Amino acid sequence: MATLEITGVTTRYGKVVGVEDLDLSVGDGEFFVVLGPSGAGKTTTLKSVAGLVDIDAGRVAIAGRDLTGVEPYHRNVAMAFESYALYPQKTVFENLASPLRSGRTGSYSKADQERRIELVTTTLGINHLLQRFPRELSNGQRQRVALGRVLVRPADVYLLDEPLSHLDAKLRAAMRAELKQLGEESNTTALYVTHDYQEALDLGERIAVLRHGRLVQVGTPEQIWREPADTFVAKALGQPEINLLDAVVDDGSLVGAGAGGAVAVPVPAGLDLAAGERVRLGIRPRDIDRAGPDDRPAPGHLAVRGRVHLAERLGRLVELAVHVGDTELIMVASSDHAAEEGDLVDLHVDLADVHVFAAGAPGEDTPRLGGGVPRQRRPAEEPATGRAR
Ligand SMILES: Nc1ncnc2c1ncn2[C@@H]1O[C@H](COP(=O)(O)OP(=O)(O)OP(=O)(O)O)[C@@H](O)[C@H]1O
Repeated sequence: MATLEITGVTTRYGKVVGVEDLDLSVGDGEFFVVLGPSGAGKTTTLKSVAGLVDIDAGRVAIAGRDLTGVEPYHRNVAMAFESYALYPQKTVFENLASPLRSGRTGSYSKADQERRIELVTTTLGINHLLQRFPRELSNGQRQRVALGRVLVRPADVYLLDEPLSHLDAKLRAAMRAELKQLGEESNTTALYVTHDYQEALDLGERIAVLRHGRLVQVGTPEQIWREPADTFVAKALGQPEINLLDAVVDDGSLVGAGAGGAVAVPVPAGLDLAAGERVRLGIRPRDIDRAGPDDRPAPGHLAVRGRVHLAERLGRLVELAVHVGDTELIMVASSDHAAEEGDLVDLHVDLADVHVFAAGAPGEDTPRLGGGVPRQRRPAEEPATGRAR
């Protein structure tokens, strides 16, 4: 295992930018996730480390060794792509053993080979398939065997490109837990690419968010979730997307949702905003609770009233679109708290879950100004004066 340093890396394909001026520093044994939408530069980041593309500027170093000019074969990285090749004429066991027999990373006794294969196949839940041929496997099993082929070989850094993409939701969740355990047990340095925010939050010790080839934010899952650098990161995390409401500073409050000010929250501590200044409030759908008609909001909570105009059932949950003032809030409720279209509903939100971003045009991403930080971490407790109208 080893550290990985990516410093000022720019990789272009002709005129198209893959990644630009990218800086990432991955610790020894760290499980580091790269998150971003399609085309953000995730795969290019991995290929730049593996030496599979020529970088135009910057440098990559593993364990302090500058890899400029080092052939992929000599970088001691193991890379797993979304689509994998297995030897069709070899059994699963032989497929897994072949990377250990190539001599590329030293020689392994038969007992060593078996021990490594046992560890990886148990983790990936494929040890009952060892004597089968690839043609006798499902796509998901094949993907797990191919991932096993990568993980079985000792490497300084593992580069994993959406390795769970072909698995169904249940297996993905199970595999995430197993991969996490494998990472923790074997102290693996891994750069793991995904466009799935849930996977990133579950797996990453830290997460880097990319957009258009540029780094937007690096942080722990907690930091990225609580203090997203801008509305792009906030929208990338969470499904349905975070609600964004225009608001204006008025007498120590951020007032939004129309002339009546149906949503009004105290300016979060530490935020210096002038009266009349425009901002955007961010409230995640899952942070909005449906309250009973007689429930008073708990201290430090915002209360708003609105009318349901759409209710869509999603299994045990219901997604509600609620008109509040002149705006719409999307929320997710359990079916027990579901409401019908046309119902008047009372909603409570912990003020600690209200994010504040700079104002911007519709569709424009703007930076975070404050908010979204749990009360115990805030410098001073602000008064709980969310207004209900
Ligand atoms: N071989 C190539 N030739 C030309 N342009 C490329 C090539 N590979 C990638 N690109 C471009 O580089 C940019 C980054 O692509 P990259 O594959 O790194 O994104 P990604 O985040 O991995 O996307 P996805 O999630 O769709 O795999 C995109 O604009 C893409 O079109």
